[in-house]
Amino acid sequence: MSTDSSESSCPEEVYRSKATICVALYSFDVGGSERLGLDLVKYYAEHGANVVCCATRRGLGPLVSIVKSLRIPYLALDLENRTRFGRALSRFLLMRWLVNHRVTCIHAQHFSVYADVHAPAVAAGIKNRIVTEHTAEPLLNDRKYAKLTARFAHKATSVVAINQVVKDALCHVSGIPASDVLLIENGIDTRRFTPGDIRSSGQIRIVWMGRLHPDKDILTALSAFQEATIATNLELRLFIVGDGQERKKAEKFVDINNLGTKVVFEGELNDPLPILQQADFFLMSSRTEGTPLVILEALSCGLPVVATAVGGIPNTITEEVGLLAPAENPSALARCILILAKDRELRLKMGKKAREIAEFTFSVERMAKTYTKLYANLE
Ligand SMILES: CC(=O)N[C@H]1[C@@H](OP(=O)(O)OP(=O)(O)OC[C@H]2O[C@@H](n3ccc(=O)[nH]c3=O)[C@H](O)[C@@H]2O)O[C@H](CO)[C@@H](O)[C@@H]1O
Ligand SMILES: O=P([O-])([O-])O[C@@H]1[C@@H](O)[C@H](O)[C@@H](O)[C@H](O)[C@@H]1O
Repeated sequence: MSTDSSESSCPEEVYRSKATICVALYSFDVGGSERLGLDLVKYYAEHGANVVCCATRRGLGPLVSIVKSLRIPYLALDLENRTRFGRALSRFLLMRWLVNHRVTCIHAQHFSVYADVHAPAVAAGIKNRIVTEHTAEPLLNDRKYAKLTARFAHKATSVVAINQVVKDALCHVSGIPASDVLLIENGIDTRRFTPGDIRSSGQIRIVWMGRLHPDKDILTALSAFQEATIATNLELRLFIVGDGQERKKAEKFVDINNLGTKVVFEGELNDPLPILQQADFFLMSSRTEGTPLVILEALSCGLPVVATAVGGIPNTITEEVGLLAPAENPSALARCILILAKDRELRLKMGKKAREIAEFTFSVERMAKTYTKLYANLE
């Protein structure tokens, strides 16, 4: 197998054929692999393909509204919350559901999801079994996840990594040769995530967005923001979009440091587009990442990005479109925030380039067409 992410004509025969694609997600909660899987579902459905969607780990979450509005058959197994017997029964029901929908190709997002769908898919006679891995961290630091990946990497018919860091980790833990792992870069809806009107002056609006999970290190973002506000008279504002277990800690930090007038907690937003379109730049503080969709969405909205240099971020955020700092280093992140806050011309120059790069490299069309070729190759 070879690496292929080129733009070429779409193999429409997949859409015209009797093939039915099942995109298997981790959950219907807000998350990167879920958004990406659902963007693929939407693209295939809009291009006339037969498509169904399931989530294996959790029950129904907010993103189920997307499949409902597209009138696409869906199933949530909630395996995390079931007994051993319940899990076995759910897998049997999944096999029946795959057979009933005449699924010919299954595409799992994450190896944990592939492990859930492998046996039901084989029992349902599905020969095309694809898995995309989104993150290197559990492969390298979670022995159970690494073991599961090594076991199932040889059972899937195609293995895809979203960037080189993930690909290296996959090959390392599974022993599969690099030539057998495809690299397909993430894409987002660049026709929807477009720049807003250029704003004149006044406040500098910074947006941080993501699951409030320890990996995202919101406290480093807040400490950096606080340092930056002390060092300048500019009116900086930080908008935090997303929810999760770290929210209480973050709110406490804001209270203790009297940042209440400068930091706004937006909570989880169904549609983060308006807030991105009103921003001056984007901030990310993660300890670990794949190629985060939030960064691609920010670039697509013409925003420069200040981020930590982890995972696939340094390959995406070059000096043309943003500034990088080491992880868990609030002072270094604060210096980057100040550089962009003080220099409007630089923000505009980087923002223009950001939009160009997003359109050219990170469109959902480019990603979906590449995956479609993969499904077609296996027909
Ligand atoms: C820690 C880690 O390894 N994360 C990976 C995970 O994504 P992870 O879930 O960590 O985060 P991402 O930034 O990729 O995606 C978050 C998604 O949720 C959306 N959102 C967020 C908050 C909100 O309130 N509303 C909302 O809609 C964002 O617009 C975005 O589309 O899978 C991605 C997909 O390959 C990877 O590239 C990420 O690096
Ligand atoms: O387990 P959790 O934190 O709810 O969330 C999941 C992450 O573990 C996973 O890495 C990510 O790709 C998924 O999109 C999902 O959101």
